[in-house]
Amino acid sequence: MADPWQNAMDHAVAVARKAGEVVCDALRGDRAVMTKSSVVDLVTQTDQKVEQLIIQSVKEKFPTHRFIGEESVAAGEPCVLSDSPTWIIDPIDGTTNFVHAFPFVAISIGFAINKQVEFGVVFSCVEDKMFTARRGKGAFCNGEPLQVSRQEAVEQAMVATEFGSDRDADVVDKIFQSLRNILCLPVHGVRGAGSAAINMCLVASGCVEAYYEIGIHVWDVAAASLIVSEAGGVLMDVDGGDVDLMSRRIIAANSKTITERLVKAIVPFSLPRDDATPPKKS
Ligand SMILES: O=P(O)(O)O[C@H]1[C@H](O)[C@@H](O)[C@H](O)[C@H](O)[C@@H]1O
Ligand SMILES: [Mg+2]
Ligand SMILES: [Mg+2]
Repeated sequence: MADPWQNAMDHAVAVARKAGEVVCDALRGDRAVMTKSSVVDLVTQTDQKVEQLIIQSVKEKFPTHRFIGEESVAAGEPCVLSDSPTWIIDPIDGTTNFVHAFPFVAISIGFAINKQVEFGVVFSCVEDKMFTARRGKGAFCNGEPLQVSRQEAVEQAMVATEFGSDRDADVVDKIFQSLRNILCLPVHGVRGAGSAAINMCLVASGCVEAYYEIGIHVWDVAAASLIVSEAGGVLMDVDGGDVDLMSRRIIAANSKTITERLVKAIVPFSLPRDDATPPKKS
């Protein structure tokens, strides 16, 4: 049977590529920085412009579909995942990298129906890597199939994580405690690309065994969550429970064995859920 969402996925790939051109052009020019929830939570006009470009182009083709976009939510739109077809957009995942021209930035577009991600597209535009996954049909990078690493010994694993944009001393202490516990397992190394979506695509590609972070948002991880699971990976909450894309916490790994070792090492804490904040606009 023909895939009813092939058209939508093709559109997501095309618009992600177009958005990537805008981001790469902007990387060569001036990037005026503004702040959102804190002085280290950055946003630029390019984030806003790219999100509008994606939403407008999807609306023209799929006028009844809904959206959760990082910059729209920052502007007061609701962050609600209903059963309706919903596009979950991060126009630039890795804005801090973008501001510093650190060359790992991605356009992330997930598409969910009945609260389940049906396809995911992550375009790492400086690397020119287009990661895609369709539920039940595998994950790919530039058309080549992806497979997570088969390494099950945590002592021989590479783990990715980020420090996030919360500078509250108690939060930073917990982040460092987790990092210390993981380094002392020991693991081969800890890395961070500066983009949740790219870190998760590194898991899907078999370059790192796991990625975890507390503080991410649904738009950071929706698309890449499917890319990881379609590449054979595992998604879990940092406390070992089921992953919940609105909970701001995730482990994405190659195996249950490594995930469970990390669960024991991570100091979990909770943040307000993405779907808990009432919209500023009616
Ligand atoms: O705000 P953008 O879209 O750049 O996304 C976030 C990253 O993806 C996180 O992993 C990372 O830790 C940061 O929180 C960063 O803000
Ligand atoms: Mg992001
Ligand atoms: Mg972003």
